[in-house]
Amino acid sequence: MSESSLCAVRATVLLYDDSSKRWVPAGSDATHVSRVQIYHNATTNTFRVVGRKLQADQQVVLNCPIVKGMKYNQATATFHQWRDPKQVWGLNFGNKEDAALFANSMTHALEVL
Ligand SMILES: CC(=O)N[C@@H](Cc1ccccc1Cl)C(=O)N1CC[C@@H]2C=C[C@H]3CC[C@@H](C(=O)N4CC[C@@H]5C=C[C@H]6CC[C@@H](C(=O)O)N6C(=O)[C@H]54)N3C(=O)[C@H]21
Repeated sequence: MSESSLCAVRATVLLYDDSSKRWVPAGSDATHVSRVQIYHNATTNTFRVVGRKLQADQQVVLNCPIVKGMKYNQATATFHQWRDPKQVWGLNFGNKEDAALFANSMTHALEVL
């Protein structure tokens, strides 16, 4: 399946844990920073967000389709979040520029879906 990457930024991938009412880092261990990308499959015109840990094993900690009509909430200049059927994902960006770059690609995807 041919997919092209629309953007790649560093961010901490978080999940909101309803039971403990806390944001928890996605993936297994403490080091949080991941490379987060938005991939586009031109054949099916679908998009997804993929996050891989930056450290050696490149654990996939986020792999979420971008669904038409999804609400992308820019809670702050460096923290954005969205809901999927099961959970709420949060991205804590290192800086406003990366956040804006990612939001740009996400907004584009949501516009063309
Ligand atoms: C209608 C609806 O679903 N509403 C959602 C949002 C939404 C709207 C529209 C479409 C999709 C979505 Cl997703 C919703 O309200 N949700 C989603 C779950 C989230 C949980 C907690 C409370 C606590 C307060 C707020 C929060 O998270 N906020 C404030 C900025 C703040 C910034 C950084 C992140 C970093 C980790 C944590 C922290 O600082 O320690 N943190 C924060 O603490 C961050 N909030 C939310 O934000 C809550």
